Amino acid sequence: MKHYERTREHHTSLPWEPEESAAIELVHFSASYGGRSVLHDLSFTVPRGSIFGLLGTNGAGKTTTIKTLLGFRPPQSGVVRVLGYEVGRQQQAINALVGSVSEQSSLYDGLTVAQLCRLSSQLQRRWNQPLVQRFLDLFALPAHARLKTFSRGMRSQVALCLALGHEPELLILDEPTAGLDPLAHQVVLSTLIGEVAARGTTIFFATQQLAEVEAMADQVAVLHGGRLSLYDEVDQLRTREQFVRLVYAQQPPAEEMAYLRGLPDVLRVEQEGRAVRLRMAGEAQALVALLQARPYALRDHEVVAVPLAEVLLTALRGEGA
Ligand SMILES: Nc1ncnc2c1ncn2[C@@H]1O[C@H](COP(=O)(O)OP(=O)(O)OP(=O)(O)O)[C@@H](O)[C@H]1O
Repeated sequence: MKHYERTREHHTSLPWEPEESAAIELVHFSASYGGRSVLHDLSFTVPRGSIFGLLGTNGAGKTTTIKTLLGFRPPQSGVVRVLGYEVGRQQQAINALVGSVSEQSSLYDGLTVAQLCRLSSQLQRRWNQPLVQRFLDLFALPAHARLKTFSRGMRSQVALCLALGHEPELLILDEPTAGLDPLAHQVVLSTLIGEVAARGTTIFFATQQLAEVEAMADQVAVLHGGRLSLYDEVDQLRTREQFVRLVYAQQPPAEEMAYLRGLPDVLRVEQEGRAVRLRMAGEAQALVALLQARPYALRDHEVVAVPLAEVLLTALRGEGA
């Protein structure tokens, strides 16, 4: 039986039904600094076993969310639960089950990697040194060099190896590939997907990189100005929106353009002479059939899925559909 199942405290008067399958649950969570509100009413769920990307531009609120999950900042309002425990109130239980790499990671410059491993093993309830060594070898990190001789990217790799040492149920990473060269970046991504997630560990990572979400995540939440502008499964997002290119026999009149703009699933309309490009949510065939029955003859049409990167960029701009 897992540790958290043995030690779970039961609450009789929760304001909502906790999701047993959730690794992380945010319910109407808001945060502020000195009275300035920076995260507004966030609600989303990270399923156990998923790789979940939290995407946002500079200052969107990613680190503040992660600080809250790690127990460094209490939520101003709402409830935040990690592996079924409430942050702040049951933080010890959370800390025993979560590994993290964030700006809070305290790395000791004067110590060697081997000394850091010994120290970490004493602080943790359990420690899998062969596993840590395997990851250190994967990153080709020298065990007997002092941390102060390491680059920023190497330090991130050490922090990741140490975070994995106590075999966490959940790994929380704040920009896990920041400062890494393209080769190290690739090793970290393939390690996280191929080794860590494959062991059943839930991975929650904050990033500014679209490509990282595309390569790693199976779920994504996008923050814009401290608000949730998108939250969905990545596979859903790959097919969720379509570009429809219509070529009319003659330039469509203003009346037809107004009709297109008024259609419920149509998100954007651009016209250039006889050609019209629609961006729409959902499946396009029914819409095309509808337009073919209109009095304005269509010469041609083409449907392509809106690329995932474009869907994410739209959400980053706060223009979520
Ligand atoms: N210690 C602090 N005191 C006051 N305001 C803060 C503090 N830390 C962050 N903020 C503000 O909170 C907002 C969210 O910041 P946060 O660091 O969470 O964003 P982020 O998405 O992680 O950004 P980045 O990608 O640039 O690291 C920003 O407006 C920032 O100015």
